[in-house]
Amino acid sequence: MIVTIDGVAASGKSSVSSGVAQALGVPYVSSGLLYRAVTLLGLTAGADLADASALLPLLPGVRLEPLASGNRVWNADHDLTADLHSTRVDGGVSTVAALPEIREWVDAQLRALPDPLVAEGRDMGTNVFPHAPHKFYLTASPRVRAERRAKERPEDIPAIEAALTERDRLDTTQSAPAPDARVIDTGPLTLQGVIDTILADLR
Ligand SMILES: Nc1ncnc2c1ncn2[C@@H]1O[C@H](COP(=O)(O)OP(=O)(O)OP(=O)(O)O)[C@@H](O)[C@H]1O
Ligand SMILES: Nc1ccn([C@H]2C[C@H](O)[C@@H](COP(=O)(O)O)O2)c(=O)n1
Repeated sequence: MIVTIDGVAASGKSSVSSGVAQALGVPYVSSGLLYRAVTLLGLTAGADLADASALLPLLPGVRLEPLASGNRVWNADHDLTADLHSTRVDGGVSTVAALPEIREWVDAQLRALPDPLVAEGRDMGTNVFPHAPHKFYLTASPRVRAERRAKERPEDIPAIEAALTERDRLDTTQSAPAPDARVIDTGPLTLQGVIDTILADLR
């Protein structure tokens, strides 16, 4: 069984997916981490982030480890995970995610994972796992998302809100909810409340 949890930036996708996956006793996979890993490797190599032919040669050693407690991304034996949520990576990742060749590479990594799993991202329900029987889409206003993220980042709330709104705009193409997804406004809910809503729906 595959459960897809898509949504806008910082809507709670990875926290909610981790909670749902742990309750179900299955792994979860955070597809955004793969786009972030490509971006980090591109930035480190000084590559043009809009040029797929400069990025693809950097990827043969990249591997996603879908642990239930939290995903890790490796480049050969180097753990990239701690460096994937920087403001610098946030600023470049939408450029990388717009490249069809990189999207194909990410999709292939995800489809190679064994069922069952919870998959989160932008296009899990529409493109990567369109036949998944359970699909959810998380939203919240930019202000609510910025207030949550401000607890994890040094920037102030207006700066985070502006960056999130810009990333929503750049990611619009691949971020539409699947027609058969249940849309959940997480604004009025606690994290556990969102997890419980999804688990109740699955039951
Ligand atoms: N319903 C909620 N109530 C309060 N805080 C929440 C809720 N959902 C998520 N959070 C918090 O919001 C922050 C962002 O959540 P998370 O990183 O899971 O979002 P995301 O959609 O995976 O982000 P990104 O798109 O950047 O990968 C975290 O600090 C998380 O604990
Ligand atoms: N399925 C996906 C997952 C992610 N992206 C892009 C869009 C985001 O800006 C970026 C980082 O994702 P996040 O960590 O915010 O979930 O990766 C995508 O295009 N498709």
